[in-house]
Amino acid sequence: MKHTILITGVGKRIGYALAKHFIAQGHQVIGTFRTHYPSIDELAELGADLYQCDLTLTEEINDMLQRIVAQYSELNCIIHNASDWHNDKTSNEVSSADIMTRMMNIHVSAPYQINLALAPLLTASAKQQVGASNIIHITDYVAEKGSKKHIAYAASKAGLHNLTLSFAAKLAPEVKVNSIAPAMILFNEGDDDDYKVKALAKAILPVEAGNNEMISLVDYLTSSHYVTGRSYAVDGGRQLK
Ligand SMILES: NC(=O)C1=CN([C@@H]2O[C@H](COP(=O)(O)OP(=O)(O)OC[C@H]3O[C@@H](n4cnc5c(N)ncnc54)[C@H](OP(=O)(O)O)[C@@H]3O)[C@@H](O)[C@H]2O)C=CC1
Ligand SMILES: Nc1nc2c(c(=O)[nH]1)N=C([C@H](O)[C@@H](O)CO)CN2
Repeated sequence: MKHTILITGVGKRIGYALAKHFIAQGHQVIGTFRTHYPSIDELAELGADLYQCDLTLTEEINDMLQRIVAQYSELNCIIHNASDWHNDKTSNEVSSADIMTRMMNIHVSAPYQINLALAPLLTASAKQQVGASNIIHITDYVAEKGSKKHIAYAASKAGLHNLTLSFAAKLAPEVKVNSIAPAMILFNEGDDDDYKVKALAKAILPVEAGNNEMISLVDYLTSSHYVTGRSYAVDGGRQLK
């Protein structure tokens, strides 16, 4: 059955890999992006419906949501992937308050607004299909552990998981809501060897997991009929180190 799936942050890396995966499976992908990379044109060519939206700006979120609600009569899944991995370093231009506001806006406020606006579509679609609709919040291992260098980021990801608990209770049984809490999935360009050695050493499975770890878990959660309100760690056993 062809599903309609909204993914935030499809321009690169995990969001882009998820979009390509679902397009290849024959589903309709709705993707949000901030920066217009060549990948956006590629996804459009493949049939994705793309919305440029800075998820820290309420007016852009509202405009995108109005367009989606006007255009779509069904929605089967939302994956909140978009994220800004901001550290706590302040500057003359950026205060600690600015950092916390930015982290909460993209990781908590935007998913909150999107879920509330699109919940009726998810719920109605569940009644037309076998199984529930799904929301997946991509959080982070540090949501449960904290982080010395990304305090605001970690707190916002903890808030994002709390949305999982609230929306799972609110939207059941038509909509399942779960978190995925990754750790070392993909290095960033510019990560030097010293950083990579230290990052890998944090887990008892010292590997860069790769996009397929995320794709496989998303496929499991969206095919489940009995999992909701939970967080699934993809972290190489970091908690045992
Ligand atoms: N990569 C990893 O090892 C880990 C990833 N995660 C989580 O997995 C998810 C995907 O990770 P990854 O692919 O590495 O993420 P990236 O940081 O590489 O990309 C995140 C995406 O979010 C978009 N984005 C950032 N800020 C905004 C904004 N204000 N408005 C709209 N879009 C925005 C980016 O757009 P743009 O290109 O314009 O910046 C980008 O497309 C994230 O939620 C992340 O926190 C958690 C732990 C580990
Ligand atoms: N939005 C992002 N969040 C995170 C990223 C990233 O690249 N973008 N990367 C990490 C690290 O891989 C970290 O998990 C290594 O320990 C965390 N979050």
